[in-house]
Amino acid sequence: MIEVDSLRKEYSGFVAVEDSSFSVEAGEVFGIVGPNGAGKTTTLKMLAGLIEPTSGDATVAGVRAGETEMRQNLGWVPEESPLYEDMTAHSYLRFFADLYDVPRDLADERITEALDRLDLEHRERAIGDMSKGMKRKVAIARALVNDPDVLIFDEPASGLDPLTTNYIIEFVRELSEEGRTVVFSAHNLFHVESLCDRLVVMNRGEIIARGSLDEIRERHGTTEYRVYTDVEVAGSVQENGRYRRVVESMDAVERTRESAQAKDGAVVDIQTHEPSLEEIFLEIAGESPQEAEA
Ligand SMILES: Nc1ncnc2c1ncn2[C@@H]1O[C@H](COP(=O)(O)OP(=O)(O)OP(=O)(O)O)[C@@H](O)[C@H]1O
Repeated sequence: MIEVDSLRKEYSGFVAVEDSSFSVEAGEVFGIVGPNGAGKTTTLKMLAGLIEPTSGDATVAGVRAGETEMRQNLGWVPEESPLYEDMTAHSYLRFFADLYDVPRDLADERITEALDRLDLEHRERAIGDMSKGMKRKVAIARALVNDPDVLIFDEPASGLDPLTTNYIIEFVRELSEEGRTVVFSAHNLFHVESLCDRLVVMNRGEIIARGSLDEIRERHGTTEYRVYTDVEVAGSVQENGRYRRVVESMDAVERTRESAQAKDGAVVDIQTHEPSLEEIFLEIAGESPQEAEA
């Protein structure tokens, strides 16, 4: 559905995005993850056709980013949406539906459905008097007035309270379950773990890891085994009346068992610790892009 080929963006000599390539399948939720300044927004804006790449290509359903046909099929939710503060949500959304030539009856139907699903309260208020979470919901409803197949969200949950965040994350999941393709950026990795099928990790303009969460874990994360014994073995520390040794392979678990048995002891518990995306990210962010992608 989306093909990104060697995208690069330079601002007066500063390279914000370098040689970025990835593809997103139809119906997939795809995450772009990385710290502040990694190049996530720049990438999404090039995908949405809002800024021109310095070089490289992005296509959505075979149409080059930025072309009218592609915009008709795209919903874009920026991190900070400048909304018309004096309008009510309904009149604002109707205004956007008109821009997309959506017939009035259909527009009203879509707007009411989107605002109902997003559970927007006080929708008769002027947008300027709404809370940040309510404004974000209006911005999301705006991205849906043209009933697009592809939705791009820049930091959909940034700056929102946990309840509204959960609501919006669940809503994004529903949009994908309806068959829409969703690309979103995040620096809060918790949302990524719970939401996306595949992702790229960016740092300083470059992609440093890619794949499903499991693939990234397998490639970059190390499963830890916490082996508890009732006697002290080499490398163990005492913890609540027993001994804990942390190892990284089943062979080492076996060796710990043998060491315990040699002292007439036994393994009393084994716990597995899978690294979180956050832990993996911190590890690979310290490597060079070539090392991390290898
Ligand atoms: N219009 C611009 N002119 C000059 N530099 C820019 C411009 N837009 C972005 N940059 C720079 O490009 C780099 C990437 O910015 P970008 O906004 O894409 O990062 P990001 O990953 O989205 O970060 P954040 O999470 O903070 O939004 C940053 O160093 C930023 O300062």
